[in-house]
Amino acid sequence: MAAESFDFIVVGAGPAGCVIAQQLANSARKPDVLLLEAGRDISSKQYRCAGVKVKSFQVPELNWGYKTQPQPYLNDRAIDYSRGLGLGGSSAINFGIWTVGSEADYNRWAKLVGDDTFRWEHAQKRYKQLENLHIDLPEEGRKYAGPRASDHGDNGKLNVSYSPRWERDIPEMIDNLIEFGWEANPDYNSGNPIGISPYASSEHKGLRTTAADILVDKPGNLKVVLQSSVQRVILEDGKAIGIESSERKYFATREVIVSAGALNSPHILMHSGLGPAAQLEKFNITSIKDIPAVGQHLRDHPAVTLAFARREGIMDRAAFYSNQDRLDAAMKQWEEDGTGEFSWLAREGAIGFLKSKRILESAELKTLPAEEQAFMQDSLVPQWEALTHFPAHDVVPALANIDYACFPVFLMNAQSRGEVTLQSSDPSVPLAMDPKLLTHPFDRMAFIQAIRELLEFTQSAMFAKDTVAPLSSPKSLSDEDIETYIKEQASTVWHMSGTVKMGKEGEPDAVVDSKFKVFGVDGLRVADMSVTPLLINGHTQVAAYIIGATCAEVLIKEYGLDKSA
Ligand SMILES: Cc1cc2nc3c(=O)[nH]c(=O)nc-3n(C[C@H](O)[C@H](O)[C@H](O)COP(=O)(O)OP(=O)(O)OC[C@H]3O[C@@H](n4cnc5c(N)ncnc54)[C@H](O)[C@@H]3O)c2cc1C
Repeated sequence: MAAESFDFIVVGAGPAGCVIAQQLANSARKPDVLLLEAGRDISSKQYRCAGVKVKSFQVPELNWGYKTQPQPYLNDRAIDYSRGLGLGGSSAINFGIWTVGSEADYNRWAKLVGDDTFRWEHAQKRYKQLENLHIDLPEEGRKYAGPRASDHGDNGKLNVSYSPRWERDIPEMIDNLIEFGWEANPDYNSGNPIGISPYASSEHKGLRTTAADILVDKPGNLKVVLQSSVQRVILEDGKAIGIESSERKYFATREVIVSAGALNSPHILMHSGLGPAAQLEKFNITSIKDIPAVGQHLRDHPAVTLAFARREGIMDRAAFYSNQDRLDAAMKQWEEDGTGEFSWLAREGAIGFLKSKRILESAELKTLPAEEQAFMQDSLVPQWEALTHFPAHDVVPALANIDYACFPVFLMNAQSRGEVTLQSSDPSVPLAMDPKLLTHPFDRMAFIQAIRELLEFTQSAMFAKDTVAPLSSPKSLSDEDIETYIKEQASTVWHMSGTVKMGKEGEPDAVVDSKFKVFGVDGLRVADMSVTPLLINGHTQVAAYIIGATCAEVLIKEYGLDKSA
C-alpha cells in the first residue's frame, strides 16, 4: 500500500490533539491533517452517562491500564496511573471537574519560558473560545455561584455546566465552610480560584463532554484514523518526516505534532531515538539526539479521600443508590431523555482552593527556591484543594447503602519530581512510571497540614453534629496518624505533567521551546500535558485544551494558514 502523505500529522486524540487537529484543518488554507489515535471511537452515548462518570476509568478497554513503580512514601504501593484510550483520550474517562487554574499559573508559565502567549489574558481568550458554559443552577445554588459572562465562553464546543439539581445538604455544607473561614468565591474559574464555590463539570444534560466533541462537524481535510498506535516518529537528516504506527507508515510534508499525553509522548520520542542516549542505548535504540530531559520532571498532585457516615436522610444518595428499582428506573429515564438522578445526583458539590498560613510559614517552604516561595505566597495561588461530595460509591460499592460525605484533598504545587524511563526496546511495552510521590520533604509536611485543616472542619461542631462515624480518616490530627493514613490511602489524581518540559534554549531540563518545537529537531512538536513547566493549580483537562489551542495558533501563524491561498 502506498504511504499516505499529509501536511500535518497529529498523534493522540485527547484534549490537546483534538483541538490542534481541528483548528489546523479549519484554518483558511485548509491543510490536510491526519489525527491518529491508538484507541477506538468511544464517543457514543453508551460511554457518556454523567451519572456513572467515575466508573469509566475502571473499564479496562477505555484505559491504558498503567501502574506506577512502588512508591516508598506510600508503603511501597504501586498506584493506579490511568490514561484514557480512545477518541477523547483521558477526557473520556476522567471525573469531569472543570477547573482552569489560577491566572498566576499562566503568568508564571509565560515568564518561565519567556513567551507572553502563555499569559492569562491570552490563555483565557482560548479557554472562552472552547467553552460553552451553562449556568443552570438550582434556586438554592444561585447565591453561591455567579460567573461573569466576560470570564466564560457560551459558544464553544465543550459543554460545561453546574448541576441543575443539588443533593439536599450542599447549601448547608457550603454555609458551614464559609462560617469555618473559607472565603465564598462566586467563580473559581475566573482566574482567581481561592475560596469555596459550587463546581462546574464537563457535562451537560446528563451527558459527559469529551475532546471528541471538538471533532463534531470536522472538515473533509481532517482524516481521523483510530486503532493506530504510533510507535515512532520517522526522522531523516534531523527532520521529522512521518510516523510509523502499529498498522502502517504515514508521511507529513510539514510537521508531526505528538499529543499522546504525559506518559506516552516521551515514550514515542524515546523510541524515535530522541531521549537520554545512555538509556536508549541500553535497549538498543539508536540515539539520534541525546535529550536527557525526555521523561524527567514528572509532576503530579498527591490526593487522598476522607469519608464520614452522615445522619440518615440528610442527603439523597443512600435512598437512591441502595434501591435497585429506583436505579433501574433512573437508568431507563436517562437512556430515554438524559434526565433523572443519573443526570444530577452525586455529580455536584463544592470545590475549595485554600491558602494555608501554616504551610506558608513552615520551615520546609523556606528551603524552596526564592521564585517558588514567592509564587506560593501570591494571593491567587492555593496550597491545597478539597471537594465536598465526591461519589466514592462508584469506586467502593459498599458506600451505596449509606449517606456519606466524601472529601478528596489535593496538594497543590507539589515539589516532588519523578520520571518515566524505558524498560524495553519493544514500543508496545510502556515506560516504567515513577512519580516519586511525596519524596520532597515540603510535600510531606504540606500534605499533612492540608489534611489536618480539612479534619479541623470535619471535627467542628457544625459538621460533626451530623456525622455518625468516620468511614475513612486518620485516627487523630497528629502528624503520625495523618502520615500513616497517607501511606495507606493516598494516590494521585492523574494530573501527570512535565515529562517533555517546555523551557528556554540551553536549559538542561527543557525539551521543547515555547513554540512547542523539540530542540534540535525540525518538523517535530510536542503539545499536551507533558510540556507544562509547572503544575497547574487545579485539575488539568482545561489546561490540556488550552495547550492544544495555543499550539494550533502558533502553527497557523508560522505557516500563514490563516491567509486564503
Ligand atoms: C481517572 C482520571 C480522572 C481525571 N479527572 C480529571 C478531572 O476531574 N478534571 C480534570 O480537569 N482532569 C482530570 N483528569 C486529567 C485530564 O483528563 C488530563 O489532564 C487530560 O485529559 C490530558 O490531556 P492530554 O491531551 O495531555 O492527554 P490524554 O487526554 O491522555 O490524551 C492522549 C491521547 O493520545 C492517545 N495515544 C497515546 N499514545 C498513543 C500512541 N502511541 N499512538 C496513538 N495515540 C496515542 C491516547 O489514547 C489518548 O487518546 C483525570 C484523568 C484521569 C485518568
